[in-house]
Amino acid sequence: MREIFSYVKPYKWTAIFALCLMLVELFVELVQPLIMAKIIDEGVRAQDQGMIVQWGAMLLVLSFIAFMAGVINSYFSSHTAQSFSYDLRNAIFDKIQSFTLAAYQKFSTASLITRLTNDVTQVQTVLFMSLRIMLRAPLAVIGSILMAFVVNAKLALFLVIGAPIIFIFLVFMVAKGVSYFGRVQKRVDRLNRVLQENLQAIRLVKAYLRGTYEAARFDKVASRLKIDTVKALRTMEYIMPVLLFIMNISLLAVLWFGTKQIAAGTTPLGDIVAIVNYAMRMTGSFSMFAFIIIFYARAKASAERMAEVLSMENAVEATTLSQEAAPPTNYGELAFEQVSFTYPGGDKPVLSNINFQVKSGEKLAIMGATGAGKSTLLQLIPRFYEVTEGRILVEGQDVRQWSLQELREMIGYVPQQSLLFTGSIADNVRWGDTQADMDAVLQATMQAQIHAAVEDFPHGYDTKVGQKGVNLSGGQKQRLSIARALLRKGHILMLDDSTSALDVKTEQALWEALSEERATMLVVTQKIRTAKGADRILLIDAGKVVAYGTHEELLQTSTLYKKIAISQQEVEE
Ligand SMILES: Nc1ncnc2c1ncn2[C@@H]1O[C@H](COP(=O)(O)OP(=O)(O)OP(=O)(O)O)[C@@H](O)[C@H]1O
Repeated sequence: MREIFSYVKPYKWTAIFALCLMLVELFVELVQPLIMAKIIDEGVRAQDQGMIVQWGAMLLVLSFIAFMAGVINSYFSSHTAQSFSYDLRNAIFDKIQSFTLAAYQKFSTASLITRLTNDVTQVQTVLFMSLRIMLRAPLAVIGSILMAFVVNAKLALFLVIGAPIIFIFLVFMVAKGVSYFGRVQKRVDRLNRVLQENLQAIRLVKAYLRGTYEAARFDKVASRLKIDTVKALRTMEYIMPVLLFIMNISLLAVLWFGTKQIAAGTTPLGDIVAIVNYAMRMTGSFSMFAFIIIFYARAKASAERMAEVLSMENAVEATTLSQEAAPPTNYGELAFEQVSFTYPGGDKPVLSNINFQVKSGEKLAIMGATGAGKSTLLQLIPRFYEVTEGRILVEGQDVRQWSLQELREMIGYVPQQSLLFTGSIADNVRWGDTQADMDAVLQATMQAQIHAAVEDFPHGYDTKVGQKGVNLSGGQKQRLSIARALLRKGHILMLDDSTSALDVKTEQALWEALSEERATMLVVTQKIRTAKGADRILLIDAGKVVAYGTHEELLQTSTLYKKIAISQQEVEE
């Protein structure tokens, strides 16, 4: 909680100002009973009307001051709370951007979304309440006790007897609340996950007529969320009656002994009225406290979840060596030396002893059965994951010696699944290089063989791409992703099975256009026809290199490669 609240620091002066205003409100609240006591004892009982009017007016003025303080306090409290949540959200978002892929795997996407939205809101609400009313409750309790002692120490004692019991009880309830609400937030994660999966796969849901099944799945997580929330709130509901019970006993004691003191003539009636008034205020503050504790417990659980994200170790950044970078020797040159890799938490290597070299401007085709480790191999180059053994050299230097920024700027990457963002087509291509002008965008789209198709859209490059590019075909999305990577003008271009949805003619035109590229190319493919056009082919099977060479060499040396070629009717049997 403390780590999260450190984000209030930049707004400490507005927060302090809000708190001061709250103290003004509290002060007025606490002196009111004193004035009332005075009016009763010196005005009503002495039948002094002038005195009643004079002190009554004083009460009115004080109430107005308290009202104004409340209004201004509200303004500063909400400014502080909103600014705090804005900064906190940005900090969490930035942290998530710097995550390694291994770190992403630790949290689900839905959970990260909940943490960035719902959890931040929980803490923001509590901050607002703290500045507005939360601190007021305990201060009002302490103030009421002090004032009660000023009025009549003997009777005031009855108000403090229950305090230690109340304190222990509240600490216990907060601990319980944090654990219950932590569970509730996890349920919110699950609900978001089911919803996210459903919306992403909405076509599949319709095609498989799984609407009812999905509705039942959603209903299950929604009802679990309901059950856990009700359970948490029900537990919290005990707070109020217990507090009221203890306070009412104290109040009864005050009345009982107070009446005796009045009868004995040792205490004026005004004192009793004032103390009863303070006791009522304490009760009111405790009720407010009970309400606040529910929010506090929930916010504490949320703060812990956010702190988990903010304190996530970033393995890749940490191992970046600070040593002086050696000058690059060869544009886009790449080498794998004895590289092995096991996924974090995995028990066996996904890649073992991989060795190959790609010279400047060469094209390497990577082939292998599904699950062989092709995508994993590509992902090691920009250091999405760290090699477990061996090293990868880019332009003669270990990837761990490049700064992450330099390394990633050198790479154009087209992932297996084409992803587009909401915005125009031009925006999507320019995502590869936000500084690029329209000429560069056109050059990239022409090379990626998508220019003509874009021109055919009614709004051309300004056509809005729907959510995740739903209004584009699979092949169009793939070519836009390629254009985006080309615009980056990286030294190394990595295409992970990115032409699978293209027809033969378009694909041929694409490879021809790409042959003019200066970049070194790594192309994951299942097609012998594509591999044939590469300078070398790397055939991997279960994470090991089983063949490496040109198409002709592999036909001679690798039976597996030959089998694939025959199955694709690229060579005579
Ligand atoms: N994030 C991950 N965590 C753990 N294991 C993974 C992860 N991603 C992939 N794997 C495993 O690593 C192996 C290689 O996966 P990879 O995606 O590299 O294969 P691929 O050759 O690209 O397959 P495909 O052609 O089907 O895309 C598979 O056994 C897969 O289950």
